[in-house]
Amino acid sequence: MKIIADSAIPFLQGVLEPWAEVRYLPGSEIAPEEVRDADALLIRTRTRCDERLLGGSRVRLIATATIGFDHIDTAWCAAHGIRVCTAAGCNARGVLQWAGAVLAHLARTQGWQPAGRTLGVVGVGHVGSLVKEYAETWGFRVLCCDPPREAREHCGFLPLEEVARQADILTFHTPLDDTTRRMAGDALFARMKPGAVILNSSRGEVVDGAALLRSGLACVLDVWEHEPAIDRRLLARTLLATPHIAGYSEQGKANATAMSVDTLARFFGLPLAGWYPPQAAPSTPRPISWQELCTTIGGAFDIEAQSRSLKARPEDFEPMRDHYRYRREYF
Ligand SMILES: O=C(O)[C@H](O)[C@H](O)COP(=O)(O)O
Repeated sequence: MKIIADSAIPFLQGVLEPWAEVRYLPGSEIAPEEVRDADALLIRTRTRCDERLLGGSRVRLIATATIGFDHIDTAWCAAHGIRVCTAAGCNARGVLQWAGAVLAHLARTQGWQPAGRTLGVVGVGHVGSLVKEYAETWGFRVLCCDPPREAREHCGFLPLEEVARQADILTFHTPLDDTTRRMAGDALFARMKPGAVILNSSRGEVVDGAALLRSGLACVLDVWEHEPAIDRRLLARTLLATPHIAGYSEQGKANATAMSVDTLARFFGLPLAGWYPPQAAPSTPRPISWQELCTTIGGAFDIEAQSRSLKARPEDFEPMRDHYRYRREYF
């Protein structure tokens, strides 16, 4: 069996080798000629999986060590018998930590307390649910929007326009698909309070960057249209900017690798089910008060320093991701 794996997936080297020939390549360099005789791909967001890459190959399984899957043409894969598995929820606590760092920064620099703020959460899956849960304990009034969940579960979520209208802070946690691409554009921004802040840690294409610039709204961005070639005018306008590292916690990465290995193990019958990287301790979730968050988050994740680095060297967007020191999850 031959597996092509992204060389930037941590904790993976040596794990699959007893059962497979594993070839490691940078994600953006995984090419049709490498893939042709592979049985499985273990990838990240940097490998576009479509007919161009996969056509004529013998690939039967793609495991992506990410929660997002917009880099995979899932319809083409389904039509050609290729199973696609994601690492759903793997880095939700890492993104929660990013959101906590942003909220603590905004509270300090804008001089407010959560009790007086309405937080709109768009997309209430693994990440949005956690953000909602913690933000409520921190004292925010939280309004949620998730049309697919609302249709299924009737959980009292509101339409996007209504959440946007009431929000002081609007944070996006949706997957990128045809229903969410550019869901935040001119019409939505026009409904928002002039002092509202947009947070995006989902996918850059969920927010229309040109419309965001036109709106004059403040924003904090982790994800960008056309990464890594990000819009410098938008970058200059952000209150904080990070290079798509919101989910880059040590545990998030370990979870992603473990889930991908588990996927391969189950599919090919390898005795690796339940494996977890021995170098990484799984996170031990706990509640954290707003006061504790505000006094500890800077030591765990200096988002302001990260933002200064990106603003100073936007051309290093991808190297900053490649050499990122994964943060520890502590709540
Ligand atoms: O989809 C995800 O899981 C996140 O966007 C993740 O942070 C992307 O990770 P990468 O492809 O850089 O490993």
